[in-house]
Amino acid sequence: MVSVQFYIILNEHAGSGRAKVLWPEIKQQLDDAQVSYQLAISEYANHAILLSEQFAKQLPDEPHQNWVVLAVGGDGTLHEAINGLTKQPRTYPIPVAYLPIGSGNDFARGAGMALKWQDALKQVVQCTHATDYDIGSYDETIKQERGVFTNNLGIGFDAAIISQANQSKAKVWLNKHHMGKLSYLASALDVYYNQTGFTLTVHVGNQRDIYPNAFLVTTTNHPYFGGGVGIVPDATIDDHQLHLVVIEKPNFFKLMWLALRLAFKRHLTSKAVHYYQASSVHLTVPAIEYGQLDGEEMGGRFFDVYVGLKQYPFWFDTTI
Ligand SMILES: Nc1ncnc2c1ncn2[C@@H]1O[C@H](COP(=O)(O)OP(=O)(O)OP(=O)(O)O)[C@@H](O)[C@H]1O
Repeated sequence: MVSVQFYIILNEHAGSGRAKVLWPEIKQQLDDAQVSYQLAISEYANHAILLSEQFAKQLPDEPHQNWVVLAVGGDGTLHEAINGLTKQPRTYPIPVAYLPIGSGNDFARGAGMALKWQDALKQVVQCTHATDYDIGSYDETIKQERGVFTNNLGIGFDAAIISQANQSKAKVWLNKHHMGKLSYLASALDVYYNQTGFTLTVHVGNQRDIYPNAFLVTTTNHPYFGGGVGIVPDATIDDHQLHLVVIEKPNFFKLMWLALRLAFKRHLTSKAVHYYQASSVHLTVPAIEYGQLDGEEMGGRFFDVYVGLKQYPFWFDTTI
């Protein structure tokens, strides 16, 4: 059995504070299993990027390191941890693990990890080898921002919903009472009425498609966004493909029809839905639209973004 040590990055705010409540139990399980670890607490939004970056900087870039960075929180915490880890390229990247105790936990769903944290913890601590999985990479040339994502990069509807829900005080209350999805539903209706279609250009290989009335533009690495919504049901984190879904603004009845088809995983064949599979895509949006990365807000902005694929070592075993 390989003996690894974990550098744990804990976001006590994940799951609207659920992570803080659960931590003593998680710690107990780690101690019972005699797991060796060092704990770092995320003190503010984006702190986990700095923590993992600093951790990587002080660890020599040599083979046979036995450290794993374990993000304890939601998709946002994993997003920050892996972005810190990938800031400086390494010959021997430090594997990343994840304990899903956020609100959406889409990466855990997409990767086939257990959603019950006790089981997910076993999948991490009993894992004996790192496995390379796909992650997305992006290079946004207007604001000159680049990084990686484990789940998706979205422009338009999904991103506007996240932004709206994050501003809503009701979200915290609903999350606490395990009804977080309701806050997204309320925001979705609000955004639907307020968001107009926008112009999008998609470049894939030699193909160039222009959509004058784009509404939802999501590039995803696995099926899920928005806390378990299966936007590309057949995507997997080891298919070496990016999956791009473009939906043109539907009227209200069409929206309801699409939602129904989505529930039955039949939406990708709808006329209003355009689906691409590729190893890289280039998207341009010459209007101010919201963006989201793994459920984190990118803000309102123009987009000229190159999206690609990379591989990164993960430390969990879904067969456990
Ligand atoms: N100390 C902190 N204070 C306030 N916010 C923090 C702190 N540490 C991290 N954050 C922020 O908390 C936010 C939510 O984290 P995260 O996404 O992990 O949980 P979640 O939103 O509940 O889960 P999910 O993304 O899976 O729905 C992130 O945007 C992160 O930047």
